[in-house]
Amino acid sequence: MVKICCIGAGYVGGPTMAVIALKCPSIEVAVVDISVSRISAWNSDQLPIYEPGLDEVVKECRGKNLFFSTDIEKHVSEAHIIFVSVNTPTKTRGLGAGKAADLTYWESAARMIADVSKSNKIVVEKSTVPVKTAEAIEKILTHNSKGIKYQILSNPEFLAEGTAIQDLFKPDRVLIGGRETPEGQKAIQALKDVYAHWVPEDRIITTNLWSAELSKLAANAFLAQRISSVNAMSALCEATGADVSQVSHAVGKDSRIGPKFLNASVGFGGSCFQKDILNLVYICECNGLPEVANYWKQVIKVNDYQKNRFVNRIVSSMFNTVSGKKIAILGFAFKKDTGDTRETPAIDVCKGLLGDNARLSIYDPQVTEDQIQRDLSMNKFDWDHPIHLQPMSPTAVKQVSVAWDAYEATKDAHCLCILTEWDEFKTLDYQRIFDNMRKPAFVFDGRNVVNVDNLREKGFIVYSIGKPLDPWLKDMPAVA
Ligand SMILES: NC(=O)C1=CN([C@@H]2O[C@H](COP(=O)(O)OP(=O)(O)OC[C@H]3O[C@@H](n4cnc5c(N)ncnc54)[C@H](O)[C@@H]3O)[C@@H](O)[C@H]2O)C=CC1
Ligand SMILES: O=C(O)[C@H]1O[C@H](OP(=O)(O)OP(=O)(O)OC[C@H]2O[C@@H](n3ccc(=O)[nH]c3=O)[C@H](O)[C@@H]2O)[C@H](O)[C@@H](O)[C@@H]1O
Repeated sequence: MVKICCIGAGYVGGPTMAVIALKCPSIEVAVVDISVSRISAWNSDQLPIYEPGLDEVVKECRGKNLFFSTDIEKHVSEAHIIFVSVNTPTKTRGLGAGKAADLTYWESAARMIADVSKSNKIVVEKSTVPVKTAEAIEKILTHNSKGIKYQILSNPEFLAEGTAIQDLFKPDRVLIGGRETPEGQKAIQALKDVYAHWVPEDRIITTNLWSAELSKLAANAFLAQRISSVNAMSALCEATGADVSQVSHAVGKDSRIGPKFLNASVGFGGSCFQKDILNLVYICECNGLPEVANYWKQVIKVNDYQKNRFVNRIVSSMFNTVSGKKIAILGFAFKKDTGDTRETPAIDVCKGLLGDNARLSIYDPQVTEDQIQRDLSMNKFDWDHPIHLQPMSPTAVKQVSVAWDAYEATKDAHCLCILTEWDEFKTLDYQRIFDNMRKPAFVFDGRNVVNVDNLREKGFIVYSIGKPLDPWLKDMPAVA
């Protein structure tokens, strides 16, 4: 029986391995992690991550050919194929701080593989890593090899949170990079055989190692660039009276551009776009390509601009101060259908409002109070380290309270801000909300989910990203 072990039971390792186990009953899959609490949760009824469809897949396979364990050494030593799906956060200190990927967790995983292995292994990079990481990993493994042979493959993951199971069931493509030697090609074939259980052959692309590593960074950079492009347009729409949804629709109709990923927003979030672009920027700089580095840096600058612009809109519309005012925040996760808050634009918006002394009442259907308090008190990039290395009990931010529903959050509030596009925010009883809010009552929609005309009829003053401005806002400065 082929045995697979995945090091790292996070948002990628957990769902990816669960789907491999489901689709390949003849393969035994073990997912291991240093975090005891995470593994316990994977073995319980309350999985550590919220992802539509994941519960069913895990329930189907757990205990049969899918196992979650902290016994890393046992499973690594027994496996034929080892996926490494550990954190690769942005470095916070030393060379490349603020940009380069921190490969501490990757390196320790590689050293552990070298320590415990007793047979030949295929080691698969699942984490997103800088180009040429495979070379470094190869060196660690071969210098400690005791005669054991390792083949390194790059098999980056393209799933998006909230749709992970569907993305894994029907991937646009599976990318496998390996050495162009006979042994490298044999390893590629072994991994291809795993995916071939459910992925059509023409969707499995094979390349050399460096192309695979770079393609992952490139794909995320292109996706984020689309959002920054449409967000840059949203500012121009507000200045000119154009409507960004109409512009996106018209632009996206061009089959060369396509309609997806053109929704203007308060900014993109998530654990990867910013981290991976910073990483790309660093690699360009290291390779003597400052113009290329600056080009990609701009994608992040526009994203920061968009978040600042949103905060400034709120403050300037509300008589230039939100000090002491109750502001309802609807949605804290970085997108709908996930409880993940890593790099969510809500953190920057909330911190911006807290900086002006606002009182925040936050509601998100999937994010806990503890998580919100952590996020608002943690330092930049601390969030992307294994849980046990994150600050234990951050001091609660006093001006922040967490509400059980949107109605409680908005009661007596001066304004409400929509920061995540949860479906339930489309169908709230906005009349009831209006009646219970302070007047004038403002809505700042950072996700374009509300019907602007409808809300204006009810008496709200409404700002929606990239939409023609409410007369109230027209003469107010909104420059970041
Ligand atoms: N979250 C996402 O949607 C996607 C993430 N990625 C990439 O996948 C990688 C993992 O991301 P996530 O799953 O989101 O991270 P995560 O933080 O959810 O999971 C990583 C896990 O690795 C564990 N870990 C760290 N060092 C370890 C070690 N030496 N031994 C055993 N376990 C160890 C941590 O305890 C943690 O549970 C990153 O490189 C990320 O860029 C790629 C595609 C999508
Ligand atoms: O490497 C990764 O981690 C993953 O990053 C993204 O996936 P994810 O971050 O989970 O979610 P997305 O759907 O890409 O959304 C990212 C952010 O962009 C925002 N967004 C997305 C689309 C859009 O049109 N407008 C917009 O503002 C979302 O609200 C969210 O904050 C990519 O879509 C995945 O392919 C990739 O594997």
